[in-house]
Amino acid sequence: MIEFRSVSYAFEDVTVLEDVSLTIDDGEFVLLAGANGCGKTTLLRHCNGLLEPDSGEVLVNGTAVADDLIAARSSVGMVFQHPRDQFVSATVGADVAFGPENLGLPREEIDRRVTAALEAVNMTGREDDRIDTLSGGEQSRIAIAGALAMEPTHLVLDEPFTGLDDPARQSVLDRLESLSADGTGVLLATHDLRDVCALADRVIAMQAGRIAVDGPPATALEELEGLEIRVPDL
Ligand SMILES: Nc1ncnc2c1ncn2[C@@H]1O[C@H](COP(=O)(O)OP(=O)(O)OP(=O)(O)O)[C@@H](O)[C@H]1O
Repeated sequence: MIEFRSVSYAFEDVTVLEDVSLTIDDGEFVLLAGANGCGKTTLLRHCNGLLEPDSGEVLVNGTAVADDLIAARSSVGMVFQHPRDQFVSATVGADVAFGPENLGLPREEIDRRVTAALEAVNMTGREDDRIDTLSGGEQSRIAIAGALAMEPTHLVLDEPFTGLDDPARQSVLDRLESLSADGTGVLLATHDLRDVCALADRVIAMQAGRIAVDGPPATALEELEGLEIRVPDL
């Protein structure tokens, strides 16, 4: 479980998160919506200690992120908006293995995780492919595989559909849906609400650094319209 307890955060004198409290359970698929600049990325970056609250605290599986950064980073897989920014190796296999290697795991366990992570994103057998030869959709899936290889309890994704065409987007969505069904918590920030709403267990919307909407998609969508957040026709 990821838990925010009254988290506030400011970039210098600009308050971006104000008294944010929320929990994301294991296996829950949560869509995070909100207008540009409302604080979504800032919130996500608190989930594994990339940012630390000015006040309040974030807990991952019951432990404060500030008390055990390594546990938080092992438990919460992050996928950023531009997958290219998160690759550290030239080839698929080396990149997906990077996280488990840093955990100091034995080689067989690393290989098992890489194989399982690539299978989960439908990229089995692509270990030797150079990342710079992959399509945008394939790169997104490898970024997700890199996060999955840490066997996280939660996956946190920031606009993972940027630059993807509809089939690639659908493929990423399918993977997220099955991961969530298998017990991985998913927190997904996107402006592209479309069919994500139908998959989500819960929709959270932020406005000016606060949680303005938090509920099941059916009721949350009406409230999003009130916030003038574009709501898809379902
Ligand atoms: N490193 C930074 N230094 C100063 N201000 C920042 C920094 N990063 C973000 N901000 C500001 O914090 C606010 C929230 O930004 P954030 O990226 O969290 O919003 P967002 O909801 O993810 O936006 P978008 O939908 O456009 O990605 C914005 O006003 C932004 O300008």
